[in-house]
Amino acid sequence: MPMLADPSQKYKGYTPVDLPDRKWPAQKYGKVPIWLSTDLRDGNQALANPMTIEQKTTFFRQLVKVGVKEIEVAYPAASDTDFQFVRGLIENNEIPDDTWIQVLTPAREDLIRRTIDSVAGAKQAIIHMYNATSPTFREVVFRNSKEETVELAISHTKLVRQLTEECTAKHGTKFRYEYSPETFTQTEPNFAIEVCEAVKATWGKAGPGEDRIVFNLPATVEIAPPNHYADLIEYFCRNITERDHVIVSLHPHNDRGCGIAAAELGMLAGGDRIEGCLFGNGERTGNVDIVALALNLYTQGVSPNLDFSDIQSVIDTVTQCTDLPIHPRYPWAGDLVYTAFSGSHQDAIKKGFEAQRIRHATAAQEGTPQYWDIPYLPIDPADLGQSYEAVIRVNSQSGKGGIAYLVKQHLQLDMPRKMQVAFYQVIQEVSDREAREMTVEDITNAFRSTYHYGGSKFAGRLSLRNFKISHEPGDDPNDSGDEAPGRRFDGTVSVDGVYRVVRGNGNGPLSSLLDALKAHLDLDFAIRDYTEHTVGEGQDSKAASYVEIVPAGDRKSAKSWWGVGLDSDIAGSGLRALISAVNSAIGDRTLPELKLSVGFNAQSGAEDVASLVVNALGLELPRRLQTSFFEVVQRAARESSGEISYEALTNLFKSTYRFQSGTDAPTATFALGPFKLKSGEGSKRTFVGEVVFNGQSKAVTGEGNGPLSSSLASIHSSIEGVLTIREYSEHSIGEGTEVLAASYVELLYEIPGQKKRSAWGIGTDTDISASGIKAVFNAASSLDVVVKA
Ligand SMILES: CC(=O)SCCNC(=O)CCNC(=O)[C@H](O)C(C)(C)COP(=O)(O)OP(=O)(O)OC[C@H]1O[C@@H](n2cnc3c(N)ncnc32)[C@H](O)[C@@H]1OP(=O)(O)O
Ligand SMILES: CC(C)C(=O)C(=O)O
Repeated sequence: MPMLADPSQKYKGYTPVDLPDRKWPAQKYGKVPIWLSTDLRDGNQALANPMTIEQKTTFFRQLVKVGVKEIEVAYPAASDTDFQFVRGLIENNEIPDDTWIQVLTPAREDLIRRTIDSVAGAKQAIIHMYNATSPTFREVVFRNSKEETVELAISHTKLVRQLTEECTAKHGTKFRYEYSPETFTQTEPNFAIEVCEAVKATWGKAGPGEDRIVFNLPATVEIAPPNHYADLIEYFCRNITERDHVIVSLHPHNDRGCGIAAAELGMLAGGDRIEGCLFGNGERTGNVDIVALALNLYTQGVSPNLDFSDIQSVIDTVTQCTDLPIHPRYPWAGDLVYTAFSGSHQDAIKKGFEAQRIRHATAAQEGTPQYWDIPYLPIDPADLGQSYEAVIRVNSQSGKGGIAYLVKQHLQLDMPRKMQVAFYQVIQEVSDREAREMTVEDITNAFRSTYHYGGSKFAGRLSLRNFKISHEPGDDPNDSGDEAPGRRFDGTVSVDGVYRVVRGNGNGPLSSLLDALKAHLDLDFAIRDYTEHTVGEGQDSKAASYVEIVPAGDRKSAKSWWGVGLDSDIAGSGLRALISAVNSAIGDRTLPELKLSVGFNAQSGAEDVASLVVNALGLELPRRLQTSFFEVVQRAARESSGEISYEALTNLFKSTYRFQSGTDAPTATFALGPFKLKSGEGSKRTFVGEVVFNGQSKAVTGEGNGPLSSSLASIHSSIEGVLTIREYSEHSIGEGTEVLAASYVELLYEIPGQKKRSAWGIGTDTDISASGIKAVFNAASSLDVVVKA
């Protein structure tokens, strides 16, 4: 049958309470109730497959762990399982001393007897008896008058009193009594009070404190808005006698979806205790949810005296024991409740975290509270043992802020705003095209491949091998160079797998690299934006740089490319960021090849020759050595009418520097025999070894501030004049276990009465000291050193 046009002909509305001077709306929210979990009774009785003893035991332990002190553990007369479960709790000493178990029974003698038998021997227990009191139940279910309804409650309360006293006498169990006028919210308010007064009088033992009788006032079925429940509770609290001998317990169900509101308003109206279930299990739409109530209090700055620090373990226990899932949107516990997909939410959350970090730092300094105030996140997920992982998830509804948040969380990179916009378009395009959520991995991988960031897997066509930034002396001859305005970039860039030695000048490192790229690779860009920040702290901190480039001469270009770089050195991070941006800009554009023609008026320079050496031999020559070798090449080219092949050039290099990778130089004046380096104080070293002087082996020793100076000192006693180290540099060749050290030494030879001379030596070895020492001997061999007779 379809819905009715006039439902008033079918459904009667509730009868409001006549309470014009109601006080509850003006009360302050924040009173912490006594919590009674009825998961193992009201929750359990509503399950298709009620819990087994094992499941109930697991659940009971979880409730104890959370800190619930009153637990309705069973309806023991219902089944042997429930009865045995209660016995097991008692006999296995599962119940902590400060915890009360509670058991439910209807007002029937046989069932009351079995119920009390179930708890015999417990340290303490609450017997909970109920009978429905509303007109429909009186008339239809029990076919009882009001008097008979009161009499049912009185006579069975009398029985409960008698049996509990007998049990106390026999087993020492301490009892409290709870009575529920079931269907309270549909019962005439005065009649509910009349029944409870009669029960209190019959029980006869209600007193203050722990002796209070519990009157549980259930919204057995939620039939009215929560203000009605609050009115009923306030009316009851005002009119029940000896209010201080009574605990008013609230038992809201959630048929209209207002269970939480009813409980909270009921507390304002005078409630002392709340009966509910974790995540609101129970008949039909369930009992009120204790987790939500507790966390509602918590987020108002009130400790609920329940601990959900590990909410996931609570979720796991409840779902495993009840076999019911928790909806992803469920308050405080659902999978999606700490997650924002939409752009404006993510943006606000990201800004909120940034602002909060600063606010908390100030508060920490001032010793004031570090308040949580994050847009769209009413609780800190960390308080519930949750990570921030899921706070922001990205799909086609997301914006730049959320994506930037994830990049920051996972790569520690704080992109500048304009770069966020650019990267957002990358992600948006994929997300739209694939119509799916973008995982953190999708986003970080897209970031790495877009910006050629984070390892060789993501490397672009260009990558920076090594570099040196030096001051470019100005025109002023008195200028020492220290304050000079210019910088010079010297470095090796891998271009499509081929090393290119490039050099450029500019006002700073970035402009000098731009100059080098223009000169050597015909790439002409300008920098439009640059920012940087540190990543990490202390010794391990690094610099992250972000560069936006545009075509040179077009600062207003609509098209621009971003790049990112990370390095322990600030200049290095900027240069890497620039190379990253250039990689995006060049796409698959053809780049000028490495060509060589060294003849008269030829185009190739020292860098091109050096590029060839680095590609053929892996040697990244220092700049002054490049210049020096270039002169050698030019001389050789002159002799071969301006032309020199790659192979001839490689051979020329090898013969000039007697270079043979990994082994000693062949025909050397000073051949290095076996040697040892002994450590002294600080960096002091003693070189002890054998040196072959013009074919004659000799044992030598020398002391110095390091390996090179000590090896040099070892030959000084055997030669005329003085050798000094003018320049030294080194780098590695290859990777992993194959790695070699390459060293370059320029020696200066001074002999009285003669012109000073200098020469370069190169050494390679698996050991860095050995490669340096080889370079020293190699350089010495290139000089016409006079060996003493
Ligand atoms: C709102 C609530 O959640 S109340 C708690 C509800 N929980 C449960 O019912 C779970 C456990 N219940 C059971 O296992 C069974 O119902 C039992 C063992 C208690 C009783 O089983 P049965 O004797 O077969 O009776 P049945 O289940 O049909 O109960 C209905 C009878 O109990 C009476 N009854 C119902 N509630 C009460 C009560 N609170 N006090 C006294 N009698 C009651 C009914 O009037 C009816 O009596 P009738 O047979 O004379 O007409
Ligand atoms: C037994 C009573 C308290 C009950 O569960 C209810 O009314 O919902």
